[in-house]
Amino acid sequence: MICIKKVNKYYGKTKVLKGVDMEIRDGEIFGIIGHSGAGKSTLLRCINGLEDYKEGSILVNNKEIRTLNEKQLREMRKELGMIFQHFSLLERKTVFENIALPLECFKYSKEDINKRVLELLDLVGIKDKKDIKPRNLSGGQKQRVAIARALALNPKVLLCDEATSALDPNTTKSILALLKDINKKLGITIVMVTHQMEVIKQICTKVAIMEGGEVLEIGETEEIFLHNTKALRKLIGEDNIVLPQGTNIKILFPKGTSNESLITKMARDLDIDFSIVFGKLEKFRDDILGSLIINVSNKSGESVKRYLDNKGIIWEEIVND
Ligand SMILES: Nc1ncnc2c1ncn2[C@@H]1O[C@H](COP(=O)(O)OP(=O)(O)OP(=O)(O)O)[C@@H](O)[C@H]1O
Repeated sequence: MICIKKVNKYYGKTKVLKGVDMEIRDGEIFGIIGHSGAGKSTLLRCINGLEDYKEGSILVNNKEIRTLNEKQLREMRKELGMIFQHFSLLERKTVFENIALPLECFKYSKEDINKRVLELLDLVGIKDKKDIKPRNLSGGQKQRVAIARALALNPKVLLCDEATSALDPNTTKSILALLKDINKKLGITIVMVTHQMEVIKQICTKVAIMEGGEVLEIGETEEIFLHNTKALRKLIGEDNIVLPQGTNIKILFPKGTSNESLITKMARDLDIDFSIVFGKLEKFRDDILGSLIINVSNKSGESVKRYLDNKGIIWEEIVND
């Protein structure tokens, strides 16, 4: 469990993390999304003690990171594997040697290293590449090596800093599938820092949206997308999607529901006109979720809300501000 409370972090006089609160539970795939400069990487680096924070608390498995000395930090980092956008592999070493590095650092025997590296190569699906140098690998294969190396010491948590940002869409998909598989097989907690919405949609069970050093919103990924929350709309630049006049009502279609005829039937039943402002279907892992924003006159607004309530439909009014 990673428990972050009221963390403030400064670079010089600039405050780059502002009262960050977050709880990441064991076994979750937790996404942290935001534009460049939001503070995502800084937060990740505070979690594994690469950066200091002066105010607030970060507990990893009940240990306050700020209070650990170098030796304790080294021990703690065994539990926190990390991968990066640009893989950070040693070019002069082979794939095998790269993966073996953390095990050598912690003085594992040759025999144990051999056994563990072969296991890891198998887990990430690059057994045939073991004697190759990184420059002869594709980006996706390099990230697989980095993942294997990060898992070498059996960490409880895998921190991923823009791990798929340098990869093409298909390779991104395959790396995300691998991470999901690792999460399932090993029960490892995964924290994904990203600016790519696809990453969040494809594998994250929870998400925190950050901006300017602050957490704007945290919740179940599905809920945040289904409700198309203000923070999410801001992030994807759909903030001004509603019409300035009348009443804008968002109708939600959670998974497994089909309300296609609902709107036209409602318009007939209530004898009102409506405009469709925005509609979308989103693919989430294995489900499709939908939402539709309609605009009706202020006069009809109340009867529409009552109608939807009576039919048990989830809706919310979107107020332009
Ligand atoms: N070592 C540093 N010294 C001074 N300022 C820094 C340092 N590292 C980051 N910053 C500043 O801290 C803020 C947060 O940066 P951070 O890298 O955490 O953001 P981010 O959300 O991860 O964005 P990106 O994806 O672009 O890295 C930015 O304004 C950045 O300029």
